[in-house]
Amino acid sequence: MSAVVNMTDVDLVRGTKNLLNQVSWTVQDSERWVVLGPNGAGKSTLLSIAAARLHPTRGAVEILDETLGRVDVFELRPRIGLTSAPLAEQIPARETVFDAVVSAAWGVAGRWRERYEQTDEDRAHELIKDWDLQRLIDRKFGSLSSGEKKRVLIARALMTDPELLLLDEPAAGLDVAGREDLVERLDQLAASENAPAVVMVTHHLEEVPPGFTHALLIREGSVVAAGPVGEVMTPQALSDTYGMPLKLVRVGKRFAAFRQD
Ligand SMILES: Nc1ncnc2c1ncn2[C@@H]1O[C@H](COP(=O)(O)OP(=O)(O)OP(=O)(O)O)[C@@H](O)[C@H]1O
Repeated sequence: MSAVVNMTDVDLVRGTKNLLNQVSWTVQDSERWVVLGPNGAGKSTLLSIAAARLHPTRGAVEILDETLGRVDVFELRPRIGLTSAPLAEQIPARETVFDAVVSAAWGVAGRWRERYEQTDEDRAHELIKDWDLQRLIDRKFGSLSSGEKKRVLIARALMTDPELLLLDEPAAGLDVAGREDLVERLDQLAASENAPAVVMVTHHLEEVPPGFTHALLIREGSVVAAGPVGEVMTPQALSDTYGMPLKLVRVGKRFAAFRQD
């Protein structure tokens, strides 16, 4: 077991505000984490640091055995798969599904004159098959449904065979069937032997795949609780995180939360 993310006493300051406050967090390669917290808690900020796209104001961050501030982030980023709404917006609407996936090999959003190796094209085909996108392979990204776009984005994030996969609200905007389909796929990914370490940010407890092992709860930039799902996902910790008394419902290995009357 080795740490893929190791943050120590991380602060992220913008103006007079601490977006992150003394965050210490370690993700091991075998772990699958969910990050939960209210709007504006700092979830995306935390993920951006783990993705080597943002530097902390104070504190130490190690990602895949490299220290932020001492590593060339352009060499580190291909080792990290990331999906987020801002990244999705960078993909041109006219890009085909195949190009949206294969172009991650060059780290570009929008295929132009790059030359792709046969191994890149084979990898893209494999991912397109794994994520059930074959019938959409020539379709324009902009013409896809939300659920189809989410699958393309995850396939794209896996293109470089990353050691760390970061998913920022991958199920946002999906209907119940789309959400359940994605949760099952993420669960399968989490269970697969060759899978990278995964960190997923979400707003909804129903979206936590059953195979996810750890949870980090964050409020106003500070960690409320972090550790194994069974220990961290308690009504008290969730109530503290969201500032509202919450009832936690478990259905098998799935969760849902409601206001406590
Ligand atoms: N560049 C910036 N300057 C000042 N404040 C910022 C900046 N970027 C983000 N923030 C603020 O930092 C806080 C945390 O933002 P972040 O996007 O990380 O939260 P989040 O938990 O992902 O929220 P949400 O669930 O709504 O997506 C928010 O209050 C946001 O307005």
